[in-house]
Amino acid sequence: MITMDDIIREGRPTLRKVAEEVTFPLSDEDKKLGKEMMEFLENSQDPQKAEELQLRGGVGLAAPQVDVGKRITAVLVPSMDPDSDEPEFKDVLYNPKILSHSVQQACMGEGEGCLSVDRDVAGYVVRQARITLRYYNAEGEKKKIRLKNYPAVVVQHELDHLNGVLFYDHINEDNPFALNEGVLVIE
Ligand SMILES: O=C(O)C[C@@H](Cc1ccccc1)[C@H](O)SCc1ccccc1
Ligand code: NI
Repeated sequence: MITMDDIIREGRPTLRKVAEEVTFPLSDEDKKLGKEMMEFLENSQDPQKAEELQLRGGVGLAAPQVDVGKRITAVLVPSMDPDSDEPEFKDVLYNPKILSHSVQQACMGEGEGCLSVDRDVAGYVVRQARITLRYYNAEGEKKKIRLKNYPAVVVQHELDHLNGVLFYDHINEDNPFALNEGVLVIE
């Protein structure tokens, strides 16, 4: 089971490397890793388990964050509707790729954090507002989906991890809260 001890922090080289594509059919190892990464997210979003296991809440986790240089990421974005049990987006993505995106950009009004960054870095992380994503799921099925708003931000944060990019790389150093015209601020 993955815990915070398994999550490497900034300074570790794997976080700054471009991860390798996985091959199909998926090895048992790659399938097991995907399952464990999703289990981590589920545990981290369960108040009792998160407390027991001392987990930071997470809506995404990429393989490089557990020191595995492979293009695998788990995403679990809970529904914004507190009465709904259905997540807004949940899947383990193998070899994910953004095929196209909107001209419009977006950022989280509260900025971003990262399980591999043990400090607050303030500032807007400007990303694509809408994306068309292609990936393979654990069964090797090719998926092509469109995402917008928070799920789109989370997936772009995770895909950055597969390319050795951390969220604060996107923050404008001179003015962390500078925003161009038309950037959608997601609250
Ligand atoms: O480090 C990671 O990749 C997981 C991040 C993903 C993320 C953070 C901010 C914006 C988009 C994606 C963690 O989920 S950070 C902790 C967190 C938990 C719940 C909501 C927002 C951030
Ligand atoms: Ni992160």
